[in-house]
Amino acid sequence: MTTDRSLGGVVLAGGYSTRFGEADKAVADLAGTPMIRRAVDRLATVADDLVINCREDQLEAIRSALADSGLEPRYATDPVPDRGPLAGIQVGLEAVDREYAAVVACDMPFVDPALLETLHERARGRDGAVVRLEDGWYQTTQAVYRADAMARACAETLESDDKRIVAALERIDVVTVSEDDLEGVSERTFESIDTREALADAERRLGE
Ligand SMILES: Nc1nc2c(ncn2[C@@H]2O[C@H](COP(=O)(O)OP(=O)(O)OP(=O)(O)O)[C@@H](O)[C@H]2O)c(=O)[nH]1
Ligand SMILES: [Mg+2]
Repeated sequence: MTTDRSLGGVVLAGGYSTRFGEADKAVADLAGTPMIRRAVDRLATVADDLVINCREDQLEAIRSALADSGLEPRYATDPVPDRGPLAGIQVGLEAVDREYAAVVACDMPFVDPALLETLHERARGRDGAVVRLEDGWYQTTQAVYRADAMARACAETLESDDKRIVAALERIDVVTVSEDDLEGVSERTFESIDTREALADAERRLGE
């Protein structure tokens, strides 16, 4: 039995990594460890029900990237591929067996578990907690949501004319957390590795 306050986790990996070239960035090696493995390992320190969202054709490579991790995530594959991150969030959250879940993109290997704990705390009694950056951008792929409410909002948004992720946020009672409010959280938490150059840069800095 787990308590109500335990957090689920969703790792989004169903994208086509087009900016990354011919390979899937989810399983790309970053200093000896696949990117998704880094994100999952960090998420596992604060979440106890882990779901990986990806496409059927990624399963084998992702399973092998997570082999011997001691973790046994469940897999929720997209019934229709290429419907965007919002569809991935929906599929992942529908599979989660917890009231709240942290959602993290597979290309965010430096995600700070302390941020996810803070967001989980802020989300209490609400439908989620999302960081809003100074430029107005919402960090929707490193956020905590009430699983059923956000899954429903994603489904409704995908059926509507305005399919932006922020349109899904507008459908739920989400707490917005400002960047200034993130004292003690790693500055690299939101770094996403979209290109080969970004991967090389991250690898260089890990070696420093
Ligand atoms: N399930 C699902 N997830 C997606 C989809 N598109 C993006 N994602 C995920 O959402 C997160 C953020 O997306 P992006 O950084 O744009 O990743 P991407 O789309 O694979 O890469 P680009 O093709 O370079 O944009 C990543 O974790 C992706 O795996 C999609 O169509 N379906
Ligand atoms: Mg994309």
